[in-house]
Amino acid sequence: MISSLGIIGGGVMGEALLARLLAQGQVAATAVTVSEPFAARCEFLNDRYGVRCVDDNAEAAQADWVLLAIKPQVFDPAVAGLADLRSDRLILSILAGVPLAKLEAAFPHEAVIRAMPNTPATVGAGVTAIAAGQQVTADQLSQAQEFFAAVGRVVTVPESQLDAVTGLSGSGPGYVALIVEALSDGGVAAGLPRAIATELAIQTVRGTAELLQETGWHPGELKDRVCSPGGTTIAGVATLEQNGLRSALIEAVKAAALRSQQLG
Ligand SMILES: NC(=O)C1=CN([C@@H]2O[C@H](COP(=O)(O)OP(=O)(O)OC[C@H]3O[C@@H](n4cnc5c(N)ncnc54)[C@H](O)[C@@H]3O)[C@@H](O)[C@H]2O)C=CC1
Ligand SMILES: O=C(O)[C@@H]1CCC=N1
Repeated sequence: MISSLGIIGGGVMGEALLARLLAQGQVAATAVTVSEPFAARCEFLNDRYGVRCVDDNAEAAQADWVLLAIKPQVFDPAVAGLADLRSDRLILSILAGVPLAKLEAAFPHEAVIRAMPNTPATVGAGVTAIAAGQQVTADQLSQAQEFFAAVGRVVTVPESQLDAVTGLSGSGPGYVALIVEALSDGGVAAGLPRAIATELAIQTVRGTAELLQETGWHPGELKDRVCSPGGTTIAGVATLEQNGLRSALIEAVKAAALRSQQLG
């Protein structure tokens, strides 16, 4: 159980983590302070989750655990003056691109974890990669793993891999949403009503992911199992190859990883 949690930035990811941590009983609402400059957003978080929401990062940063959930672009002003408030907190950052070196320079006396979750965290189906800073103990690392396990799977990676993680699983829900939308468009183009097309597209992506996860099959093996000789799937696959689906996705992950590096 987390004794006290401060969340700096009550946006999409701050709320996703907050909601799941509360639902899982990892922290009590009375032990959470969110700092968020938008008054309407603060009111919403307070009404919905019963947490204290303030417009003062220093108040949230008094907690034992501090989650940084602001945009990388506002990192410097958002953390200014927070370092000297305490010297024994566990600082968790989910900021894209911001390296441990920069986080540790901002919180020089403390244990800092850099993490990259993703939006399926909202429904507990996320995946988070974490990398530990120099002052993190084995105990703190396992506490951080438990923290992010509240929103899905957790992998621990060397920090050098976190920009690539961001390009793949951090940004990936955006790519998959585009794929689902496009599959639904294809269904509509082929004559399906929109609602049915979207339901089929979502369940096909979900079912395929579950099948791969449960069987451990190589994705190529699954593709081969779906493709009947001279059948429909190979006709579709050939069209995707002609239109560069694979290289488009490879380039997307590389571009997002590069952007993550630039944000740091
Ligand atoms: N959205 C996503 O899918 C993911 C985002 N991230 C990272 O999570 C972080 C937050 O992203 P989102 O939640 O999507 O952004 P967001 O824009 O929804 O939330 C950021 C919140 O910070 C508040 N804020 C702005 N300036 C502030 C300040 N000086 N002090 C305190 N709060 C301030 C904003 O009002 C906003 O509510 C980013 O660093 C992003 O790289 C990581 C993984 C996935
Ligand atoms: O687009 C972004 O910068 C953030 C980081 C990963 C997902 N969303």
